[in-house]
Amino acid sequence: MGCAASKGAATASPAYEVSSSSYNVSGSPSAVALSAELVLAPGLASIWSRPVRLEALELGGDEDGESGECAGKVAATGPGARGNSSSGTRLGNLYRCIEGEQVAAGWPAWLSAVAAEAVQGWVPLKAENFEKLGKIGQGTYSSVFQARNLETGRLVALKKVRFDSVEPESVRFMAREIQILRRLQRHPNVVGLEGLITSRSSCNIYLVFEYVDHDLAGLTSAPDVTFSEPQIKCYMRQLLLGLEHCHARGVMHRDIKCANLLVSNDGELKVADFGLANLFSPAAQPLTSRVVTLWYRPPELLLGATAYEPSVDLWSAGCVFAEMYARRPILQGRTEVEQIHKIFKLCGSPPDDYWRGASMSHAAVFRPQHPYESRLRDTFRSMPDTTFHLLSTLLSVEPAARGTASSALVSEYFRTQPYACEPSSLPKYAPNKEMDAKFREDSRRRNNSRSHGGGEAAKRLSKAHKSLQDTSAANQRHGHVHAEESLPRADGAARKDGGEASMFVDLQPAPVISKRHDTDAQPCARQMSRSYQEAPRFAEHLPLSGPVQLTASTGFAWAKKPRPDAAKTTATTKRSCSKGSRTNNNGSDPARTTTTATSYEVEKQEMIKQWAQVAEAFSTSEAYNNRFITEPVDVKQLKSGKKHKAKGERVEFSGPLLSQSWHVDELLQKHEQQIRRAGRRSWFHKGDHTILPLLMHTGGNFLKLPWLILIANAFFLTGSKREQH
Ligand SMILES: Nc1ncnc2c1ncn2[C@@H]1O[C@H](COP(=O)(O)OP(=O)(O)OP(=O)(O)O)[C@@H](O)[C@H]1O
Repeated sequence: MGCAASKGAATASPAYEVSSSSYNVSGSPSAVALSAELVLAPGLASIWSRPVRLEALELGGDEDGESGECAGKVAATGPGARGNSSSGTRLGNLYRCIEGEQVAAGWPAWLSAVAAEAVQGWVPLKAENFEKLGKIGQGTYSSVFQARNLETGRLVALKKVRFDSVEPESVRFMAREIQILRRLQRHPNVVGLEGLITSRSSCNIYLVFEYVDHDLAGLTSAPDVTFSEPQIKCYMRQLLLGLEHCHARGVMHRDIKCANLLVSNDGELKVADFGLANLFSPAAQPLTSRVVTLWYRPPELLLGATAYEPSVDLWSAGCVFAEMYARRPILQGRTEVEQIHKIFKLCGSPPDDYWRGASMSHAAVFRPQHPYESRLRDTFRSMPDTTFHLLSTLLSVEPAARGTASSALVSEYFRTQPYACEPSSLPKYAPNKEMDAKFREDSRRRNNSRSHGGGEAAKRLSKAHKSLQDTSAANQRHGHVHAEESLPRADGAARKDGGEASMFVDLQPAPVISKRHDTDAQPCARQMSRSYQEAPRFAEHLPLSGPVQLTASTGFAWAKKPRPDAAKTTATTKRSCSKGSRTNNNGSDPARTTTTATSYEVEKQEMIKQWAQVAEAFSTSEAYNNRFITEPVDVKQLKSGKKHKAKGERVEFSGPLLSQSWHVDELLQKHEQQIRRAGRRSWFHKGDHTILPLLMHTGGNFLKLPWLILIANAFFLTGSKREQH
């Protein structure tokens, strides 16, 4: 057994081969085999060999860390005690020892205690090696920042995931994203995870990703970005390649949407955000149906399916495909009820036998009284046949009809002209993200409400605007200009966006934005693209940095010569290692130590193999998952700085509605009524804030009261009108 560092510096080789053939709809590769490969893959070590050396030195690893303190501990409680102790105790001890090893390496105890497998073989990166530049993304579960690695100069994205470090389920849920990302490294169409920043004393963790300039949500909604057919084909091809890779590795993404598809300046599309991803296998335990952002959620999940396959991602891919033509999400339901209704109206309702065989909890509730015909062709009426064929396949209400990512990749669509362009030939855009899109949407609303005289709403939005501008300014300081600085172009004429692509679509017209901004925007946009070209592109020409990747057989290199601050290791470490340390210091028989350390290694490998059965571990996270309903992020709420809400808390009415056995039409009617009522309530509420202080201000002067009542009425009437609007 040698030092982790020395092993880490093995010859470079790709971590994974992309295998497209191993996935088919009915079967999936063995999760166990895949996971074992994940944890043990020696190739990974080589990719990040440089930091391995650095970190291992700092942590006091030595070349022959064979007789580490924990090895002694195993000698005492592991194999040596084999005859007397139950295998459960032995495993427990072993687990604690690995845990101790990880804590000594710098991982916090709360993480090692419940999700040691997620960080096995890695060493945390240090916060002080990164300079935070500005916020670039805000998700429901996380905030994403742009940062610079001070050692390499490379830009990275730091994702700070929200979780509760004292709640094991919450930690496991967060760790699942890490584990799945590690399983999927390294593929050109999957975002690269470069490491994790945390420390023993920290309750936080940052996922360090390669920095990618754009996401598809930002690009599709940018007024000055147009997509040509070859370009859409190029993005679709890359999305399907990324999905093919995930599915071949046994992973369903379960949150495919434009905001989670990053696009690099070299035109590479990368699937990101594996926070809701999970493994699939035929014998899997029931899965939660409360995944996938509502607008991209397939019908079977809306109907409550708990046994489903990667075809859920293909539905979402279909939504993304259509969105690239339509330039906005095509199915924008506000609740699950409305979402399924919109799906049936666009894609048609499924045939009778679908409902007969369905084992979906809400199927009876959602089954429409009258079948709906598909309107997909009318909606995308001028779309070429081959394009439409792929779109309608992906947007099949029946999951089995969607095919697979591999079958989509060999469809006629990709074999007919115009062919997909090369990623490198794609235009270079100004940085453009979902956040920019939200900003544009906010300013559009702000302008709308200004023109409607809505004072309060406008004030709230301008607060949000200001916070975004602060971030934007920070980005600009670092040579990056936010697209949000280009005000929306957007009257009908100016927005000839989409060019040939958008004319296929017959959806509702895009909201019109005041012409005043159009004139403002032009010089601003020009300036933006100029400064962007001038801005340095840090990501290129710089060496790859990476997390500290250690081989599975790390031994006790860290434990033997702990860093000075390692003296303060947690109780767990002390518990695990103190005995062993005594054994060694007392000069125990080296031969015996070597034997026991070897058996420790054998047992540890066994343990790691067990970890490989992540599917089982993930099923608990699945229950945790169930607490969330994924809905489009309420950006106002997030910006208001309130404690984050679980996805979907906005959907006030879907819960109670689902529990009653009404048919969909009645449900929709009821639902509409509730929304109207809520709207009215909120107006009364606003009235309270505005009118009551006024009333109090009269100081009981009842002569003024009739006037106030008149004002209140006028106010309420304006509110009702706006609500109708
Ligand atoms: N590697 C990256 N490089 C650049 N930007 C990124 C990167 N990763 C994420 N982002 C930005 O941050 C946003 C949010 O990230 P992500 O989707 O991973 O978080 P999340 O909390 O899971 O979001 P959501 O709740 O919307 O699914 C993305 O839409 C993207 O704009």
